Amino acid sequence: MPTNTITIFDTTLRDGEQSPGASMNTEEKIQIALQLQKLGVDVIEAGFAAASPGDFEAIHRIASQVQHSRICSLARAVERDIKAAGESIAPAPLKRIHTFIATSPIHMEYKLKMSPAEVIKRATEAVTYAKTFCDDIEFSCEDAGRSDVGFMKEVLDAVIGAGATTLNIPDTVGYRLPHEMAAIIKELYGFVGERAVLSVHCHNDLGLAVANSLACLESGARQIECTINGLGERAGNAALEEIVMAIRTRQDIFAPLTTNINIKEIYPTSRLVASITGIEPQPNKAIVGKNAFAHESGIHQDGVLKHQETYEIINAKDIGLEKNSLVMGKHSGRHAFKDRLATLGYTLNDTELNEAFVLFKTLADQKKEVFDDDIRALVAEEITKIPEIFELVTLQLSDCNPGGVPNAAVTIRHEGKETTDAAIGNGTMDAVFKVIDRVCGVNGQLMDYKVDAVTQGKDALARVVVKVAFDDQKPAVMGHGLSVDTMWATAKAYIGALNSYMTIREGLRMRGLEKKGI
Ligand SMILES: CC(=O)SCCNC(=O)CCNC(=O)[C@H](O)C(C)(C)COP(=O)(O)OP(=O)(O)OC[C@H]1O[C@@H](n2cnc3c(N)ncnc32)[C@H](O)[C@@H]1OP(=O)(O)O
Ligand SMILES: CC(C)C(=O)C(=O)O
Repeated sequence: MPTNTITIFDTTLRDGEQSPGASMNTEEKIQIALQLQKLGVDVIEAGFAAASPGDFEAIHRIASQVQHSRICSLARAVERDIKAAGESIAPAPLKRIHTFIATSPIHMEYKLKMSPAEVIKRATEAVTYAKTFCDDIEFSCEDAGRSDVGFMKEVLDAVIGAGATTLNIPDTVGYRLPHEMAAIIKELYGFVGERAVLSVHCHNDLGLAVANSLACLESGARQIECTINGLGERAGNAALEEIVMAIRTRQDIFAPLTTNINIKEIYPTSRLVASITGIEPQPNKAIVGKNAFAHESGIHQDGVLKHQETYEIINAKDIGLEKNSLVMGKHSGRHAFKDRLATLGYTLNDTELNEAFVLFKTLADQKKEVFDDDIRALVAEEITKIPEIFELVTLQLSDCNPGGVPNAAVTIRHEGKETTDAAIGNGTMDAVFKVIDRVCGVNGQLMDYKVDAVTQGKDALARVVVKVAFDDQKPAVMGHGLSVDTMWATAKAYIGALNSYMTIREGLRMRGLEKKGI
């Protein structure tokens, strides 16, 4: 019976680095290798030593610093490559040489220009030579996915005889489907038995790398080759985080199989690799994508708040994320909104909550995501709300081109009646203030104007604060407006100031102070 612990062979630093644009310098590779060790990876393929002096140096330095993971270097079935690989891993306490040659008809005929017999000979010689550097030798039948299984048996038999300890079956071009990969491994396991460990290395050209790798476990594969974030040549390799979490989450299927991975280090490792390579996982990438533990829709948010497992099969904390997230957006509902308000330290009564929720939904219709600072601003607006004596209904602006005549048209509601008018001004803002003055029958003098963005992004909320002296009255009053549209926020702020002024004037009138000129 094969072992129950699946060897996790990480090739982020070799196949992962073959992703266009993912080249890493030596210091960065060392940082990643040390993190992979912390993650509990069994084998780290640190590079292809013969590729360049820089690759050799990086592998050598990783081999000197990593103590607990096995360090491996890749080599063609070529003496020069194997020598470089052997020398590069020499300082490692645990080492492996990985040598390969293609076994598919298309690769043998067109690329290698070798007969099948020559390939068997080269493979055997390569493993025999590699054995002079270390005991642990992996051999790969490159393009195994398109190779004849009968021929692979001949090759594998020969390399086992030469001392290969792990036999890797790569689906180099990501061609196979899960049931096909499983059948190939089943047949090879029946042939190889316990003479060597069977490994799979699946590419993602059809988006099946993880599914193909997992399908092979039942057939006897006991090593999976994979990369962090699924990096790798073309569409990438099987993603380590997906393999490991599938095995862990579906123990009902995979038990007693397990891995040595310390899953708490999954997310930190993913972030490190993304920041070093500059290649961010797509937002909806399983396990480590930005949205993997984020819920935006009200029904899901409500479910997760009531019982996390209603919509989550993995706890975000398990993989080293601080927590899942409820993203506030247009699909969010009252439960999530109330929960976020509580987190932000607000306790609103039911009426305030309902009014704030209406503002939130209006804003969410205009913005992709409503951030905490947007919510704070909304609540401030709700709490500091003054009576809407004048209410802005519509605002229309035209001609802000240089040389044009800026004009603004507004509709303002007052005591249930709507009035529409337009005015020109020395600028768009001046036109807005003038038309509001005209409709409301006041004369405002702008003393101060400030605008800032509440949050980042093109659709950020603009917060406008104005200070206006109406009808020559001192002191001036403040007004604020909040909108994704700066001019709407400006008009709201001005009308807010006017409403403040009207409220104060009404208060004075009621107390009989107005006549005394106060
Ligand atoms: C599926 C995989 O991911 S395989 C790994 C891919 N990784 C890399 O290629 C690593 C980076 N590669 C390199 O730096 C270079 O290709 C080197 C240094 C390895 C070789 O460079 P060069 O000697 O200039 O050869 P080049 O890359 O142009 O061509 C490859 C040669 O190796 C031969 N070859 C390819 N694979 C193998 C193999 N496994 N065993 C023996 N020979 C092989 C090819 O047939 C070709 O031989 P030819 O020159 O007689 O036609
Ligand atoms: C060298 C082998 C393992 C490889 O990367 C592949 O076939 O994809």
